[in-house]
Amino acid sequence: MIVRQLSKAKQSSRRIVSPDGNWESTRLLLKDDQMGFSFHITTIYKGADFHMHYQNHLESVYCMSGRGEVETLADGKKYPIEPGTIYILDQHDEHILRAFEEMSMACVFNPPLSGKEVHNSEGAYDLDAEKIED
Ligand SMILES: CC(=O)NCC[C@H](N)C(=O)O
Repeated sequence: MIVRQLSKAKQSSRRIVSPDGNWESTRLLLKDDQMGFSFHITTIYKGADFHMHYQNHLESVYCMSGRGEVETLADGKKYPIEPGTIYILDQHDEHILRAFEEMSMACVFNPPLSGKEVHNSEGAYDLDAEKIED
């Protein structure tokens, strides 16, 4: 069994701060753990308004606190996000995420992230990203 603490992980290389200033993510479970998915606790900073398109991954995002919205670009639909909302990008959906307040999210990725991924120019994560050194 593997046991980790968020407070401890936040003080390690598991915490990634996005260079675009929109979010930070502490990656509690990664590819090397061989579970077939990765699990992250992500903070989306207040006022963030940014594009993502996970062409290489499926992602589920559960809101634990804060408020915002997600817009799917294919149809222009906007979905409110509040505590208890989960959005599931089952179609590799191109989307925009907006945080009206700071939001705390639990995120699951399949395939799992290696550790150091940040968004490329298309809003995706590359499949050959560097792994973290614990
Ligand atoms: C909700 C979302 O996709 N935020 C970007 C960060 C991502 N959750 C991650 O942990 O890499």
